[in-house]
Amino acid sequence: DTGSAAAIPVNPNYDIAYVTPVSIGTPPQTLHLDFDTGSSDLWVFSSHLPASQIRGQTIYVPANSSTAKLLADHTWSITYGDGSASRGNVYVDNFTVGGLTVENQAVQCALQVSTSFTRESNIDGLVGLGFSTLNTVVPKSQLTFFDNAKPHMDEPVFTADLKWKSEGTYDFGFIDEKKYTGKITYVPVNTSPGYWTFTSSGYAVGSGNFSATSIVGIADTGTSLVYLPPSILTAYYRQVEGATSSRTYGGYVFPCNSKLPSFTFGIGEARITIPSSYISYAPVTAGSSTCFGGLQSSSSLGINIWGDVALKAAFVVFHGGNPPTIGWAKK
Ligand SMILES: CC[C@H](C)[C@H](NC(=O)C[C@H](O)[C@H](CC1CCCCC1)NC(=O)CCNC(=O)[C@H](Cc1ccccc1)NC(=O)N1CCC(N)CC1)C(=O)NCc1cnc(C)nc1N
Repeated sequence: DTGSAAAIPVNPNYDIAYVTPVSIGTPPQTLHLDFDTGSSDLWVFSSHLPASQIRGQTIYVPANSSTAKLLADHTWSITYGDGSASRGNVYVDNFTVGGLTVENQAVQCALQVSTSFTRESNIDGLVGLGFSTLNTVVPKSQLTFFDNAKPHMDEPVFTADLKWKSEGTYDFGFIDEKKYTGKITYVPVNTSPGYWTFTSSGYAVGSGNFSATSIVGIADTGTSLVYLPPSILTAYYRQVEGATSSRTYGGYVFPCNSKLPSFTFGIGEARITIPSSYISYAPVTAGSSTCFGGLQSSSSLGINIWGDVALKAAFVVFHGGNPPTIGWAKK
């Protein structure tokens, strides 16, 4: 089997996240979920939520699905890097993404979501595509959509073709040669942290020379920006007129009309270049002439994160073989 579905930016001006339409249950209920390789819970806004916590999101109503079954006495509770959180109970139901169906997929129903989720009316929940070891369901952890679908897939892969301010795609079970140029460079993945953790071979700022240095980080579709070691940030923002690290805004900011260099990172011998337009991320507040950078420091995170700002510069293959690997190509 294979599947293909759109990755739609939730905000027309800045790519803070992408959502993908999915169908759950019988008759199918369509929700728009944030596919997140940085976590492994599939959870949705549901009819169990208090009305005060729903603001425009579409909810999943298990009672309206003839194929929904409560997973008795199972609960979940998750906290994300940005402090957002949710918790609830668990059903199993039919789950379809772009024509690819998994029966008896664990669908975690929210009974409580934090305010940042309530505020984001275009995200109806998340589909975790990290390793199932990160799943938070107790007493028995549940498998991700990818782990459940893998045995039925033509190939045990999914690919991310995210785009700057436009609609991209997530493909499941096949690699679409039309979506990239040149060749795909695969590197090993360390699965023990539960994320898609790999080592980049170095970086270059603009047209500067390449600095060969191992950067261990995660490929995370659920994170908006790129978070790298402070030394790399200093090297980058040194080239940006008026750039400063702002305590007020919690990161590097610069005058929106400043000229920004591109940023290149290494995947083995291959090179992926993030255009400067992706790095001038967004005004710090609507209409401000001060912009927030798409490259930020990972010093407070304890982990380097290749988020959407990097991923949308490439065609990325999440290969769930034995052992898993991750492939990057230009496009
Ligand atoms: C089982 C837990 C699971 C693995 C969890 N995984 C993650 O946190 C990574 C995961 O990819 C999550 C997935 C997000 C969560 C919020 C909703 C959208 C998806 N990524 C992050 O938390 C990275 C930081 N957040 C972000 O990058 C959010 C994403 C977002 C997008 C749209 C709307 C709301 C939020 N972006 C912003 O806040 N933005 C606003 C500011 C703007 N300048 C950039 C965009 C984890 O590591 N949690 C451990 C953890 C807990 N507590 C903390 C404090 N840190 C932690 N790392």
